[in-house]
Amino acid sequence: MLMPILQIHSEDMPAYAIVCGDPARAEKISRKLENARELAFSREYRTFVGEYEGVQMAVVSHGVGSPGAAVCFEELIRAGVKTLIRVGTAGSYTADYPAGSVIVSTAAVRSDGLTRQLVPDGFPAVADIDVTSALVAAARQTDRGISEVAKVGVGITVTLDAFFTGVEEIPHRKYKQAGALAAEMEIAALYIVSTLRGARAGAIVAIDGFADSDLAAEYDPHTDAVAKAVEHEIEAALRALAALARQDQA
Ligand SMILES: O=P(O)(O)O[C@H]1O[C@H](CO)[C@@H](O)[C@H]1O
Ligand SMILES: O=c1cc[nH]c(=O)[nH]1
Repeated sequence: MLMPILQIHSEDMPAYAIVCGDPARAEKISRKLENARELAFSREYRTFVGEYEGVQMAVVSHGVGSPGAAVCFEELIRAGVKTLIRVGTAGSYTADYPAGSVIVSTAAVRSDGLTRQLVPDGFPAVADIDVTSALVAAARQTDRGISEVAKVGVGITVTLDAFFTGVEEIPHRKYKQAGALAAEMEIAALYIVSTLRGARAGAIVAIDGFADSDLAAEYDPHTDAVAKAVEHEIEAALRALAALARQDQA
């Protein structure tokens, strides 16, 4: 069956997928797969399939923001994907995790508009526990080339719609005070869509600065520290998916 927006056929889709915002990051991840091939590049959605440690998996970009990303997650799950890991970037709320760190998201604050149109207020956006455990274990391993400089945090992230500030205050302060570790723009959508459609999901983000700084002046995700953290999270996600597939087969 053809998925009308991603332009992929369900017959080509494996059960495991890595998703990320940037089509260029999807291409970078696909280079780590064996027998990688591109299935489609439709709108912001670029889809590759290949193998990692013998496990068939897809790598798909979902663009920036929850509404567009949710379309991607919905079609991937409809096409047969059962386990999804987001490999993203985020701004930190704490000096404990500066640029170059990585954070595994255990749950996401639903400070977005999309999920309000799917589930009631108060319904939690939570990661799957097995996916999260596999991600944490893989991210903490520092052998086999994974960067030893990245600090690995585990905790709650915030999903926002706004990136640059307007005249309203973006609600960073209260979520930071409540203990959230970082903010980004799609994890809540991933967790809610996965819960609704019976798939399991997790997420890991590379920290590229502070979420509550003046992003119009300071945002720079193109530093060496961020590149190393992205490399770290990609390796962790690939290993976690392969480990989950082995657990599923056992
Ligand atoms: O690097 P990605 O995966 O796109 O994630 C983050 O970066 C984008 C903002 O620049 C948003 O999509 C945000 O969630
Ligand atoms: O949404 C995002 C993504 C990266 N960095 C941020 O500060 N915010």
